[in-house]
Amino acid sequence: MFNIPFLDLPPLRAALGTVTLPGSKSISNRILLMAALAEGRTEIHGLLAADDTQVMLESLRTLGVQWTRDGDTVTVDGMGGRVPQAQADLFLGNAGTAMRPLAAALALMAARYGGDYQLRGVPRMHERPIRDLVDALRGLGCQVDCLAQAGYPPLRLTGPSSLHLDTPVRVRGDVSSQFLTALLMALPLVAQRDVVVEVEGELISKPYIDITLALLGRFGVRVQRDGWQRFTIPAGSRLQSPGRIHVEGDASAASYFIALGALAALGEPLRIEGVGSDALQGDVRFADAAAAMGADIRLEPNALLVQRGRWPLRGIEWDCIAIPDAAMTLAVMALFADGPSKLTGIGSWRVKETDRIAAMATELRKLGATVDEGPDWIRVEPLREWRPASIRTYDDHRMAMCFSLAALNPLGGHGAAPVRIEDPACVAKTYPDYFETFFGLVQADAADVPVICIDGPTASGKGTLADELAQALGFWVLDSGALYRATAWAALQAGLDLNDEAAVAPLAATLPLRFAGGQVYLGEENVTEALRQEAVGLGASTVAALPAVRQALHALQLGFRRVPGLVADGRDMGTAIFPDAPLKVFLTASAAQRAQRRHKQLIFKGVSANIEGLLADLEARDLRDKTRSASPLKPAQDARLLDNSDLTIEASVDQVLAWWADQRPF
Ligand SMILES: Nc1ncnc2c1ncn2[C@@H]1O[C@H](COP(=O)(O)OP(=O)(O)O)[C@@H](O)[C@H]1O
Ligand SMILES: Nc1ccn([C@H]2C[C@H](O)[C@@H](COP(=O)(O)OP(=O)(O)O)O2)c(=O)n1
Repeated sequence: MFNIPFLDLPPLRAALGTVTLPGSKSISNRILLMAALAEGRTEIHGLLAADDTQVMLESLRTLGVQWTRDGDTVTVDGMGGRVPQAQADLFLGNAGTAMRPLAAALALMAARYGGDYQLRGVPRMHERPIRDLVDALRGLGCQVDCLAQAGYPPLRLTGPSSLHLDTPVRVRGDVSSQFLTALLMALPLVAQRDVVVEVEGELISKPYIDITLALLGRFGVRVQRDGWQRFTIPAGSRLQSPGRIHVEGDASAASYFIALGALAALGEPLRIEGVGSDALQGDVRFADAAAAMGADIRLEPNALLVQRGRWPLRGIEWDCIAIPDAAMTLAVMALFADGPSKLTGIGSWRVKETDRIAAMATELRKLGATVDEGPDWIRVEPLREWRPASIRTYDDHRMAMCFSLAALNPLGGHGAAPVRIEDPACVAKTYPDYFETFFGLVQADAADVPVICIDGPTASGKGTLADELAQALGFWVLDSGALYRATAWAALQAGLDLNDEAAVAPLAATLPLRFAGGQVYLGEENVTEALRQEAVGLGASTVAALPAVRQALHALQLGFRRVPGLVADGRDMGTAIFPDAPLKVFLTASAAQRAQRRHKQLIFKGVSANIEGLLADLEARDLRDKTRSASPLKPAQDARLLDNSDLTIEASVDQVLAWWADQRPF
């Protein structure tokens, strides 16, 4: 996950590949709660691993429910209708799918068996209304206190108290369907007699109720439904574990990839696995809206294949009442259309993680779009002249994910503008690996992918600086020295003369080199430590003087220039490999300082060394690197010089980040 202040996406031009969706958030949390309330043990496969499910799992543990995790399988021992802990204080972050159903279940259990539970969350959670659920629970006879403001969390649920199950429970359906879901999941706990729930007002997000009913069915509870107004939980209903259950892929998350396919899968379709024609989730209906805009979509039972159909996309007017979450993606797709698009039925956006209508309008305008909004609609004009924009995400995962699509702007007219996503880690709510997955599918012109070059002599701190910069910006790193070191090491292993160009170059051309998890592998062998030896560094300097070796490693290095960007560390990054890099730094420090740093580094690793010897080696290496004829070590003409003899690592990093910030258009 990119846990950094912002992530810059370069302009993107195409998409290709297969994505396996993470488990659905709504299904994961429903199943977790039902499994916890039920009798018996439930093995849940494909559970989403993200903030909102973590919040639910931790709450269940606090309540005394036992569970174990093995990869994406979680096994829950059901409590069989009664919470082990009679008292608990639960922190539920910003997870609506945990707050509402837990409130209902714990309120009923406190009423029936006695108890004292407090439910709280982040400040935004305390601004999300829950009055309709509170009213319904009080109507049932539960004791519910709103601890701060009436109608909002935090809540305190106490008991015992007597429940009135003989009259229908009334709940409003026009603010959030999660209130009805919460009641439907909790009421089987007290269904000694038929319990009837009546919905007041037009029920929104009906497909989510379908999911709830289908999952209750899997747990042995058959709710009778009369239209969307009246639901009966039959007397004697009890939640019973189905044994094993599989969480389907997240259909709302699928929307980003459906859009990506529609915009940028040019030759063959993007394959999206985890949802398809068999899906329970209403958000798969997003595919209809995308198809209406011109996407070419094929459905398999558990997969979607999407590629560009009509182009530009068609502007649409669409009632999004059934696809509230995925609909946000349509607002960004609308930028690529041939006419305006109007999305209606999105009043619920106003009470989500943030006021999504206001947030969407504000951020689309930053890109240059003309946007109108009303209480429950938004109208977006297509965009011809794209502006680079820094997109605020309002602690809302969906804002971050859908605005990643704006980076495809070269496809939509006069674009090729980078897009900055602020606080990209907000995707952790439902899709921690979203950006990694996205980057694995998209393609950019190499010239559009930014590279920061860090060249300089040995032990000047290039590797350290490169790693820190890459970390701060979410970029890849190329340690080009490792390629020369690996060549030297392989040549030494093979008993070759390091000056034998004809023998060493073919070795460089076919190096089975692999970087993974901060380690370097040659074939199956982990050579990370071996390559760091001083003798190998000297050998690297020798083979690096051979033009045929440099030539052999050229293409390999270019291959590291991948979305979202690269920090390249070496001797000739700015002069020979990435001459068009937008920022080149030539890093130096006095020879005495560098010898001391290397000495410290070696002593720290437990390798004995003496400073005079290191200084002599380092000066000899510098001389050879500077005076060779092939790509000698020297600053590129447009390089910034940074002498860090008297700078801390932090100060060097800050300096380069400041130079980088100056270059960016945001
Ligand atoms: N600005 C700095 N001030 C002090 N020590 C530094 C600085 N930059 C790097 N170092 C230290 O110097 C040593 C060599 O740095 P390294 O990044 O391996 O250099 P290079 O990649 O240029 O050979 C490391 O132990 C590192 O922590
Ligand atoms: N881009 C590069 C990177 C390294 N080299 C050569 C020259 C260096 O002395 C060796 C070893 O490089 P490396 O960056 O690993 O060495 P230091 O960490 O700076 O000691 O490889 C090069 O010629 N071109």
